Amino acid sequence: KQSFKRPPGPHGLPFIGNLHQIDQSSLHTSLWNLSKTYGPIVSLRFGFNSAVVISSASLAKEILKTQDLVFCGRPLFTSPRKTSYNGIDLAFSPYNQNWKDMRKIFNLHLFNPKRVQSSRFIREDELSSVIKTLRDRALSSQKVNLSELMKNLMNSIMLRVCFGERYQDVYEKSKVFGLIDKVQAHMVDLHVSDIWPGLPFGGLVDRLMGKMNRLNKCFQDLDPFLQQLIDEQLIINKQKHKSCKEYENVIDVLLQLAEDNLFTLTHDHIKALLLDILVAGTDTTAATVVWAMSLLINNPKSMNKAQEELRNVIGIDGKLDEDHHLPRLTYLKAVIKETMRLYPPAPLLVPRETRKDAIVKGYEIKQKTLVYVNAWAIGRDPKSWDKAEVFLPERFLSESDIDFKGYRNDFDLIPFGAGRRICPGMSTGEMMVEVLLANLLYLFDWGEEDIDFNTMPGLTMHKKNHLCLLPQLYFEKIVGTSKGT
Ligand code: HEM
Repeated sequence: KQSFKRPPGPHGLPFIGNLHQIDQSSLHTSLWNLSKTYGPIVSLRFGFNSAVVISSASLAKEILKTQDLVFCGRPLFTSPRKTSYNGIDLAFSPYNQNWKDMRKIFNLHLFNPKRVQSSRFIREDELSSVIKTLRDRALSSQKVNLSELMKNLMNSIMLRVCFGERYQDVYEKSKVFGLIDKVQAHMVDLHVSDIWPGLPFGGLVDRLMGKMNRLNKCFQDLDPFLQQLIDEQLIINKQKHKSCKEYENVIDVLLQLAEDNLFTLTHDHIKALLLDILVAGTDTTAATVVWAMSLLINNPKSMNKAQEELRNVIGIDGKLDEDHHLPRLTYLKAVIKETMRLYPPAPLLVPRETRKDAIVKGYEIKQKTLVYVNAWAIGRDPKSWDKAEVFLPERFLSESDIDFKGYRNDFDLIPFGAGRRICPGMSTGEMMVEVLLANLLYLFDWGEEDIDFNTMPGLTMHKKNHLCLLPQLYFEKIVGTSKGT
């Protein structure tokens, strides 16, 4: 039998492997630096776990397309195991029938184009109250914390999409937001028993460190909260007339699917899917808007071009219309692509796990190896990009066939991943970023500011220091807000 070598990588120490050589506070840049020494495929050990890091477009294609079937597993560590109800959700499910069902439910029933369109009134309503806040701040010459504002806006939109009109009260809403934040923090918190699986007393150490307690406490807050929402919806559905044509929220759709018995869909499945949407669909979008605004403030010429385009397309004293205006905002779309090239909100995508042994570039990768595809490194690779470190949306005006999908030959831009596990919220996320940015740029001018680009570790890569800016009214009257909203 032919023998293959492991991919190159730094020598590790017994027991801890390469943990001491990795900066956990900026994992993507730390792994990027290693790829500069060892090449586009690097082998590492995190405790007892083998890992590989992929840092070139051609190898990303090999992993996410050619050998996708081997690389489309997900590791299931202690915390996500708990919050995904034992991997029966979509994001953390192993590649199996459950994953296929959840994916179908997500694409066909929850986020199909018709449903995304029908939730437009929610986006417009929530946006109008943000615009009002911005307008008030502009009139009183006060800065606004855009990082917080965008995060709360996305949370509010997704909460209404998932649960309907139940969370209008500011205090109740902030309690739910706090809960989502906690779940997100847990999802990236590794336990001793994850790093050294099989180690005697690993679980005990986690208990002594209080990790299990904190995780269980979070789950005990979360589970009854989600269950109560399901129970309430069941009561509402009983009272509702079948032919009632009002907007159906996510719980509603999922309960109907469960009743139809087409899929195995227990209440735990429903709770796990709801969490996926709230966790995966809010922060990523908000973070992209904040990075885009930061880059535009730093590049006033691009800011002017984007605003000019918007004000030409929408006209004076108008209002953004998703259907009519978005397809015509070519420069804005280029700005968003360029933002995601330089600041992908999930710089290492979501880690994969090999389902079988594989050979990549002549190297052997064993089954159950953790796989990190470094979208950050690929987005800044001089082999893929001219002037890779420069913010230049114009590059996408001439190369408009490079899209986010990573389907074609271009795996140079993969902020949504690729292959079977590609983000199922891609078009929703893309559209939301466009709508939010378009409103910020069309209605307001933004003062100059010194912007830092430090990143914060976490499930989503946020700007470490909040983006605080001074909005200035561009139009004297803001349609929609000045008319009494
Ligand atoms: C700018 C916005 C977004 C970005 C950058 C983003 C990015 C990603 C990435 C990189 C992955 C992993 C893909 C892979 O493994 O190849 C992913 C998965 C996922 N995303 Fe998104 N996402 C965004 C918005 C959304 C939205 C709006 C939703 C929900 C409505 C969503 C739901 C999910 C789910 C459920 C998965 C797991 C899919 C699976 O494992 O099969 N995302 N996303």
